[in-house]
Amino acid sequence: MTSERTARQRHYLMCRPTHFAVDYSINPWMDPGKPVDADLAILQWEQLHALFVSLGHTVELIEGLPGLPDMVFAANGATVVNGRVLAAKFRYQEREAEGPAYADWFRTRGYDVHEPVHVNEGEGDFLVDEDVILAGTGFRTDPEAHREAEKHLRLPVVGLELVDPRFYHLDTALAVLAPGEIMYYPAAFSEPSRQFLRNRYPDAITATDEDAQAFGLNALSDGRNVILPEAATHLAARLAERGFTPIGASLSELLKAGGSVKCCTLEIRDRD
Ligand SMILES: CN(C)C(=N)NCCC[C@H](N)C(=O)O
Repeated sequence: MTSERTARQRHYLMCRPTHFAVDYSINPWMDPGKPVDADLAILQWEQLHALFVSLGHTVELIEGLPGLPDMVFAANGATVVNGRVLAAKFRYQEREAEGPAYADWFRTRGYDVHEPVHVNEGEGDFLVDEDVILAGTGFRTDPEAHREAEKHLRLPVVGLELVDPRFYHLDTALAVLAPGEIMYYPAAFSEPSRQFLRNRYPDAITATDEDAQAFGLNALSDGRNVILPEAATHLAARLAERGFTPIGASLSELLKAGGSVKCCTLEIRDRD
């Protein structure tokens, strides 16, 4: 079964957590009173980076800026489809300066960057499934940003409503595994969104509460290898049954800010 799955080499952008800390709280996972091991955060991130490289992916780096402890979560920095970049515009003032920092990185490298009018937190809420963008709303990204993404990124956008504050970004509740194949946590979505997902993806893997709580859906697939938090053991077993190769990663320190594997990784989809 495994041999039927084909990995496609990806182009990723990551940000070393040099300035990582949990100094404020903008999601239920963040408790500034709880200790964070900053050195361990860097080590765990370096292991994730090394893993991507060992799998043959191209990983570029953006320099983290002092005063922006969440900048390590590169997935929030933009959305890139076919060489077009929709810059991010953050919901909270604490992360506001990250939007221009990521936009400048792309502009400097010659990408066509669209400055957004509405709040969107990049790939935190925009997940590309081949020819459609699944777009979250409810906590961070404005529904109006979905239309903006459709226009600039030139793909149809389907809105999905998130209802559980623990799963405040779409990529904490759903992961695209391969074209037309996803895994998700139904309880994170409103009933109409659940119905949409059931209809469009009848064979999807659904996550247990335990897996979702372990951030198991904050996973990254290259079509064959699926990197996910190591504590999401049920999901790993389901993935293996479907012929994927699950690879567990430990990102305990970044989880204290409400992020994991996918959050650390922005996919750069270059022009076809
Ligand atoms: C799925 N992605 C990208 C994320 N969930 N990102 C993590 C963001 C964490 C940050 N403290 C925040 O609350 O914005």
